[in-house]
Amino acid sequence: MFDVTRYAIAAQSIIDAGRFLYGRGWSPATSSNYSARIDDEHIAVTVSGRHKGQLVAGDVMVVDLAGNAVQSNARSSAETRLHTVLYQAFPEVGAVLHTHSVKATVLSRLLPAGEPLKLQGYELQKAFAGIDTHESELLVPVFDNTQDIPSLARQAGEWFRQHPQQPGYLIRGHGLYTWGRTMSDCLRHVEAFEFLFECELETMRVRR
Ligand SMILES: CSC[C@@H](O)[C@@H](O)C(=O)COP(=O)(O)O
Ligand SMILES: [Zn+2]
Repeated sequence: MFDVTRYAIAAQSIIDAGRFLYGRGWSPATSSNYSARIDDEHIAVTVSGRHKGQLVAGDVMVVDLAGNAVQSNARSSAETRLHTVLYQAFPEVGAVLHTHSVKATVLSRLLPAGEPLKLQGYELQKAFAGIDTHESELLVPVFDNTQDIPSLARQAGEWFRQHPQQPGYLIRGHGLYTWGRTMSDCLRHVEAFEFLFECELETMRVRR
């Protein structure tokens, strides 16, 4: 079983994240899903289909790392497996956020298939945990959008086991997944990605 106090803290961090991300326009309507680690075996995750700007305690539930609901009859996010695969692969991950911003959606549709987006030379790369120079290369793979979530989870799990320092990925025409040690790290990563995506789109516009 899980510790109720730890669950309450995790759930509140998810509710607060929803208000922030919805407010920035990065999680419109019922899009997006969020999670926070409770312990080695459990995470708190959003219930499927809930409005992320209006989350309340009943919109967050507990699942184990196999994605099974724990002490709840609710249906967890349809993309729960995309969260659990990261907690399984990386014991230090404490929070995972999936967002649906306009910039992530548009940029992911413009990028060529088969190669990750390479971000290099941006000072803001240092907003990512463990990156201390703009010269480092931030690689953001773009996976095709599919309703086959177990397959997407496998692809993401394999890619990130080979690239453990990279902090996020795009799903084409869909959105961003990113993670961090804490919810605060994870929110900073979303914000940094959004800035970098805007820079990339602006660069494409100027070069046209
Ligand atoms: C509003 S459509 C978005 C969904 O298809 C999905 O991609 C999503 O982000 C939210 O799904 P959910 O099951 O509520 O976690
Ligand atoms: Zn989504």
